[in-house]
Amino acid sequence: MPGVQVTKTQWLNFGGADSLVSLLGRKILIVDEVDDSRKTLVYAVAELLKDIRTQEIQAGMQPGESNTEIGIFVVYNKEKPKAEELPEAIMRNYYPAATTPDRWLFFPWDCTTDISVHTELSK
Ligand SMILES: O=P(O)(O)OC[C@H]1O[C@H](OP(=O)(O)OP(=O)(O)O)[C@H](O)[C@@H]1O
Ligand SMILES: Nc1nc2[nH]cnc2c(=O)[nH]1
Repeated sequence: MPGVQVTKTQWLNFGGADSLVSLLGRKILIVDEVDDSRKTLVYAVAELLKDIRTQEIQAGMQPGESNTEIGIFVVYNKEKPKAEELPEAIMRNYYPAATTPDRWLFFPWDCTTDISVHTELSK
């Protein structure tokens, strides 16, 4: 059910001791199709920051010392009071392609029938 609770079902193996991918010093862009309550983005940023901190410790650095930057791109940002807020430093790199009123957006992949039915309905 949307807007209730974020559940982590998949994640990239960034933080693990066996990870081959270094996040340190990178500019990382999180991409999502819609920012609604903002809970998903806040959760994703928190998880990513945990991985960055883990790698910093593994590299013998202090937290934040790697100057790794996180940015966000969303196709739609719903203009509404958000349930959760992102850190200011991340909002400086927050890029919505479009801002929309607080309405439910119906994406092609939400379609339960054949995509051609969706195309007809959209005409
Ligand atoms: O700002 P929020 O209120 O958190 O909503 C935004 C999230 O909702 C949608 O995911 P959804 O929960 O439908 O999961 P899914 O994309 O994995 O189906 C969308 O992909 C965003 O990640
Ligand atoms: N499909 C869809 N998923 C969402 N998740 C949060 N808001 C929305 C929305 O407007 N449409």
